Amino acid sequence: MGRDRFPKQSLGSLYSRIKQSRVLMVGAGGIGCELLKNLVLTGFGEVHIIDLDTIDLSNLNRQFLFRHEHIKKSKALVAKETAGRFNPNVKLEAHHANIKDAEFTVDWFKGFNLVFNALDNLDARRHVNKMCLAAEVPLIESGTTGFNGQVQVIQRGKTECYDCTPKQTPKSFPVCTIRSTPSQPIHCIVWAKSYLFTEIFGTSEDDAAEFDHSEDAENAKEIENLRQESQALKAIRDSMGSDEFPRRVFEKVFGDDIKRLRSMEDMWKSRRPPEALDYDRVSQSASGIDPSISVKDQENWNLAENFVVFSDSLRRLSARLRDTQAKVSDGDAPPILSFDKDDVDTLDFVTASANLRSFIFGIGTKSKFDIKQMAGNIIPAIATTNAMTAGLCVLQAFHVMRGDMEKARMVFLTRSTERVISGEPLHAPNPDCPVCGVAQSKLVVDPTRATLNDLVESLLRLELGYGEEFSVNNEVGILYDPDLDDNLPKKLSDLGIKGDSFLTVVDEDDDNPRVNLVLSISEQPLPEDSKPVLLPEKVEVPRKPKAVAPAVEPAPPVANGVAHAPNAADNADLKRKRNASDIGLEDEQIKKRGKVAEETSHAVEEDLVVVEDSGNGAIVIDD
Ligand SMILES: Nc1ncnc2c1ncn2[C@@H]1O[C@H](COP(=O)(O)OP(=O)(O)OP(=O)(O)O)[C@@H](O)[C@H]1O
Ligand SMILES: [Zn+2]
Repeated sequence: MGRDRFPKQSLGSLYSRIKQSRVLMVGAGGIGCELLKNLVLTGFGEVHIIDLDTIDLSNLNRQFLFRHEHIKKSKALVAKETAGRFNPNVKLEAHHANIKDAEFTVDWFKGFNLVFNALDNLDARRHVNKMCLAAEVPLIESGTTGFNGQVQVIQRGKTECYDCTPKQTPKSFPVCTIRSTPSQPIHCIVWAKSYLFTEIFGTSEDDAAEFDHSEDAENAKEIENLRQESQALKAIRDSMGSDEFPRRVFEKVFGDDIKRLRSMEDMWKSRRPPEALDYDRVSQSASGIDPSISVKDQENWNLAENFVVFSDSLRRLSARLRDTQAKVSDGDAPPILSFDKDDVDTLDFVTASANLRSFIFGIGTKSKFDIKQMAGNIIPAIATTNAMTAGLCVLQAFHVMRGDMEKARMVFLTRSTERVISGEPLHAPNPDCPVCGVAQSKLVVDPTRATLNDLVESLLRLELGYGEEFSVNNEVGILYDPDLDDNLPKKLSDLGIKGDSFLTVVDEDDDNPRVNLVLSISEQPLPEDSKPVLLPEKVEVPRKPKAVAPAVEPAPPVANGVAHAPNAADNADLKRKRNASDIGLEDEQIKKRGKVAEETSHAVEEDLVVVEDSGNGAIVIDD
């Protein structure tokens, strides 16, 4: 029986189109493995797989294309190898790379009929969204968190794009709650991970992304005290490796700092005051306890046990940092350690430190297992949710391949007793979206000749009819506006504008301005007798709609890029699942004053304010 028989029977004429199609799958993790299997078995002609990561032991429970012997190998390459055997008629191509790498240009995206996102972070999702809009390739976006999943079909000009609705970002905490007045285990965990750990083994407190500095001004005096405390801790850090080091750290953070806090009587009028710990007393009670207690990760350790794990993990980490320091050569940045939920030493340290602080503030302690989930901000990934979501991606892909966008849906997967899968029609693009509510065009520039003046005067003013008031921006900031003409004589290449850079032209005319124009740059030598910048196709830049656009629905909270199903009340516990790279990428943005700068080609839109999630999920914060 032919391999094609059943897909042919169920898909009819669509099958030959699928067989001839070339698709891209970004991310070969939980959803990606399931999706690749579906794409290959359905018979998509050519599938490109891209993933930057290697296989980890913790992936094996659900990423079924990978086996133990594949650990540390490229996800993209192994996924290709394994899935290739399911259907030899499909051509597979693997890229072990970051989708944001410069080689994956708009033209490269144009080579696909369809793109699937199977990613785990906003940054990469936004990038693919932008590239697919520029390349005019339809995108099937997907994400899961625990039992919840979502699939969104995105097509330029026809549907909302990924950035048409603002996305919620990870939680940050007021500094004073974490440093002075914790009331929940999570506050102590964040203190241990983002303050104590980073002060001793990493960079300074100011760099911790989980701190929200927006209330600092109201607590200026306490903030100053806290700064001095951090400075004093830095001085202790210099004695790392000495026998006295654990005692000095302990006495400082669990003794002296607590006594100072307690002396601020106003702070404790309506709260239980903290009780400092005495090093000698606690260490005496801990004599005879073996540090191997730390393997009991489901138990709540008592004070003495936490003390033992604290001292032992501090010793292990100090030795590790000093070893690394000994290996660095002059001129290298000083080495640091970073918290990683899967790194036992760092997890032991954070668990014990958080629990010791919980004893001080009379807060319940947590097991190492629980703290791993909380500090890693983890919601367990569920293989079945990934599998169902990947199936829904392919069903939506069929509508897109048929050109039947009327039938395409935004699909939600929820743990509901009524309907597990629900869908809603796709929304029209948000006219105010900073990413897709714009005109887009390619701009060919001759890198040896093109200046900013060529773009501003001969192309924008003369050819497209822009008036006096407009600005030209790149991702870094403003390159030109009527008050900033210094850059006009400079070559675009000297201004850092290269192939696949994006420029945004913002019309600032008071009267009937145009929508923003996003230009994606393509470098190529042009004949001497032609202009050094040109638009390969005619561009219409429509005027902004006059009436205020219909109010956008409130921002759907996002979990791992998944918005809530509008009808799923019990869905309120969605939380973002983050991995280390994810935290790095997004927290960079949160650092900006507790706000999130929109990651778009449009550099001048206002920042989005972080909406705080008050769900009842893995981490509950009451503010
Ligand atoms: N910029 C990027 N370019 C290419 N691949 C990416 C990029 N960002 C993330 N990915 C990949 O997307 C995949 C997402 O899969 P998934 O959500 O299952 O995460 P995971 O890292 O495999 O598992 P977990 O986070 O649960 O430990 C990962 O394999 C990750 O490497
Ligand atoms: Zn949009």
